[in-house]
Amino acid sequence: MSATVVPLGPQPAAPPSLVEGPAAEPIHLDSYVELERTTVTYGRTPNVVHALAETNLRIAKGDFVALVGPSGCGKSTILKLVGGILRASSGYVYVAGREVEAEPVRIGMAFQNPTMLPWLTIRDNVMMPLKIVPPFRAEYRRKRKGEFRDRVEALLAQVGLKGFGDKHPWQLSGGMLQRASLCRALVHDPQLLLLDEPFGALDQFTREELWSIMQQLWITRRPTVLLVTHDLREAGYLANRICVMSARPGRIIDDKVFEAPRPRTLAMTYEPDFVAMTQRLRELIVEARTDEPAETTP
Ligand SMILES: Nc1ncnc2c1ncn2[C@@H]1O[C@H](COP(=O)(O)OP(=O)(O)OP(=O)(O)O)[C@@H](O)[C@H]1O
Repeated sequence: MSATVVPLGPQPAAPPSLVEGPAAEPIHLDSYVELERTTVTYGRTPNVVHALAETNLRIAKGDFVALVGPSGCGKSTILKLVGGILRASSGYVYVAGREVEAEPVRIGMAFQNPTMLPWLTIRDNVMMPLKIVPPFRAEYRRKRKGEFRDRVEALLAQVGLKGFGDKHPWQLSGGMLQRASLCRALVHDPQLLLLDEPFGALDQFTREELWSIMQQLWITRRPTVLLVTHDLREAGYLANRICVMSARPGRIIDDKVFEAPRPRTLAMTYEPDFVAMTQRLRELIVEARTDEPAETTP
């Protein structure tokens, strides 16, 4: 994910479908996350980048959706929109029934680079969202040595990091740091989990181990998850629905539910149905890449 975000273009007016309701009552209830005719353009003339073409996407509460597609097609851009980090150039983004950010939603995020604060222990890094995010932050001082500490220890144990809470980030391997990063993304019980290639930098064995941990965490906590990945096996192992994007400016060109029983196993990913599914996704992406427009879009 790029760090700098420069959205361009007029900010959308209030959507016609959004009628003001009582403050606590969500009014766009069809789905938990929704993109409606959303576009994103970065930069300013003459360096304009049309990242996202008009895109519609609906995600039900508690679902696990994977976004796949050619490099640079706008996957992370969608994640940023849903996380409220980036505003749409046109169209609308709804989360929990309201325009994004209008409704306080606890969001957990994990990226390819875990970016832990080096001067803090793993425990304190994982505890960070409890210090920042309401309603936890009001109780942080009182509970950080008791209830919150127990919560972190339980999560660390669940991902195989029991006993590592006192270590500093530099004392852990890449795979261990990514486990800790998943704990940090989940410690405040997020309703929405945004994952941007969180296992991308890991070796295959560690990655597969973390798929299993991620699946278990989703089964027990059921947050709504949006996962960006280049790994089609990973998408199939973890997600209930896989959306394929076109080359930039991206839009969703294929959107299929992938029904396989839970918990899924690695062995399942070598079964003929699974292999056929990933092969189909691969073909769609190869096709999308060859349809890629010229570097500068008008
Ligand atoms: N802040 C920015 N300013 C200008 N262009 C940007 C910015 N952020 C992203 N882009 C461009 O927008 C397009 C979409 O970027 P995005 O990061 O969403 O793609 P992606 O599908 O996640 O890519 P990848 O799979 O390679 O991580 C890319 O061409 C990228 O170079």
